[in-house]
Amino acid sequence: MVEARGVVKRFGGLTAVHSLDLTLREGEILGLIGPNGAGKTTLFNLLSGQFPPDAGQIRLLGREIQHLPSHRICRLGLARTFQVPRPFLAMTVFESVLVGAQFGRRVSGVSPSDTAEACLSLTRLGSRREAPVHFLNLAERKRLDLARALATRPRVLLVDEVAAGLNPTEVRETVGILREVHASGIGIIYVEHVMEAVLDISHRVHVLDHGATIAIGTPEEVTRNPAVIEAYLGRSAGS
Ligand SMILES: Nc1ncnc2c1ncn2[C@@H]1O[C@H](COP(=O)(O)OP(=O)(O)OP(=O)(O)O)[C@@H](O)[C@H]1O
Repeated sequence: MVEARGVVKRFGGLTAVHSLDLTLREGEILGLIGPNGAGKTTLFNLLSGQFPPDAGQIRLLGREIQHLPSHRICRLGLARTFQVPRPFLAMTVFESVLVGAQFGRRVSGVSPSDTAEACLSLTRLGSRREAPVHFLNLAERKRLDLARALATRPRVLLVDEVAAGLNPTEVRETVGILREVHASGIGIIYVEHVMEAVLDISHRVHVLDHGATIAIGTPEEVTRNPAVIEAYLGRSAGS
């Protein structure tokens, strides 16, 4: 569904992403992990068109997108959530999701309002639909960010740290929602530091360190990989 080949991104003298290859297979949940500064968010910014790569090719559903702006990429079927959700605080929850539904891919016979309602229901925010966004707690804001991205009717969803800062019950609920999203046919690339969430739900895990791939495999394979233990799990276990 997504194919990145030889992707490079530099910020001045720093190469944040080094000639990276990444594949999201049809209907897959791909975990994307790595220590702080590994390049995960930069890669999401490249895939979603926040800025173009300095080199390399990115394909979404077979089409080259590396030079398209984010609104075009969104309409082609790729949506993302943000590490720090940025909803419109003055709007109600429903209005905020409706903006996503009006902005995204249109499907004949389904109104933006119906789409927004379905996304609120999926993210367990139906009872909060009339609440102003600034009334929501962190877990609800994270779910709202997910609802807004889903309202654009993506085929591929980039999820950035939706479990960060949540308690174990909220993490389980979020993982349950992501499973439902996946069951509806959406491919997911999931960046997460909360290991129990990302290892639980991912079919494969792609591990980055210093902007380069250090391992790709099943959750079991990558957690046994010495390079991963050294670069990431070892450091977080020790910290
Ligand atoms: N806009 C920017 N300008 C300059 N440097 C940047 C910019 N964005 C990211 N970087 C640098 O690129 C590298 C990769 O950062 P990135 O945020 O992609 O890592 P990450 O894996 O998402 O980290 P984290 O897990 O902490 O979110 C870091 O060294 C970071 O300081």
